[in-house]
Amino acid sequence: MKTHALAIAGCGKLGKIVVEALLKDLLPNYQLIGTYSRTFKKAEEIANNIYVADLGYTCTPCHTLSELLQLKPEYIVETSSPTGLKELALPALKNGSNIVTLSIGALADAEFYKAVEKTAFENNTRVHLASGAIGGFDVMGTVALMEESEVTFTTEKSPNSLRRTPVYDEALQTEKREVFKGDAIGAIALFPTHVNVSVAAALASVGPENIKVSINSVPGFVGDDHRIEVRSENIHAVVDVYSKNAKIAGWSVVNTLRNIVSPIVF
Ligand SMILES: NC(=O)C1=CN([C@@H]2O[C@H](COP(=O)(O)OP(=O)(O)OC[C@H]3O[C@@H](n4cnc5c(N)ncnc54)[C@H](O)[C@@H]3O)[C@@H](O)[C@H]2O)C=CC1
Ligand SMILES: O=C([O-])CC(=O)C(=O)O
Repeated sequence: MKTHALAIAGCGKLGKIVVEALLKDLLPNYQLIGTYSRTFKKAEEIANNIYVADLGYTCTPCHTLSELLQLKPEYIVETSSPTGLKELALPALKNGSNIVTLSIGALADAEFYKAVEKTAFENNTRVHLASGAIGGFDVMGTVALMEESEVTFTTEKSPNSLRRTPVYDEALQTEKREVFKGDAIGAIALFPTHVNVSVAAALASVGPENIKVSINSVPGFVGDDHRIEVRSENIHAVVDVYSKNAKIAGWSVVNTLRNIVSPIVF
């Protein structure tokens, strides 16, 4: 069986799910050869998990991104932040590494998107956008090709998940409120790490400046509900995903990695 050298950049909650999948033997075509995170200790912890599991190879924790790239991973799972993706994407693609990312919000920047596309093309590498906390990119892309459509993205979140964002005030604990209405560019600018999904849905369909985004704070709500609705002359499609927590996003990376090497591809 061909094995692919894998690395993780951003060793937090979701990156760790990929390690969980590796240790459960759900990614038999991959070897995790390197880890990198802003806090070195987190990269070291994951590398140590691989050492303890005695998988017959070693994983190197790295202090810098360039150290990670020197390991020449074929795939880099990027689970750091949209800023992290901006730092990593071009050097990684030039290095011959493909990227699987959840920090899709970074790609709302049209100039960055174009640079990523060009660099990937020139270096025969690819960027895979994991479905994260949503799904249905296939139907969104298909309808966008077929005919003109209108795409709305409506999210319900708990007020607590909006703490430390500019829209938060204590009244949100008791009062339901639409805290953002606009396009995906405005949404990710206001919530730089919370609405990657709105940018992902937009990129799969009508583009970040054309999708209609509404973010709503609901008192007592646990988790997130993302509802994407595509309407066109012939189609009405609804993708509605409720998730109690963000685990689904980590598992979507595992699903993407499996799909990359599968002879039968979804
Ligand atoms: N597309 C989707 O559906 C979803 C995407 N996300 C995104 O996934 C990513 C990972 O999320 P979590 O694991 O929950 O976050 P986390 O905060 O638990 O872990 C991120 C880790 O990356 C490190 N990090 C952050 N910026 C970095 C940088 N510039 N360079 C190196 N390391 C850096 C942090 O120190 C932390 O250890 C984030 O970008 C988040 O916005 C999260 C949930 C859903
Ligand atoms: O709200 C969610 O589950 C999705 C999320 O964090 C993101 O898209 O960045």
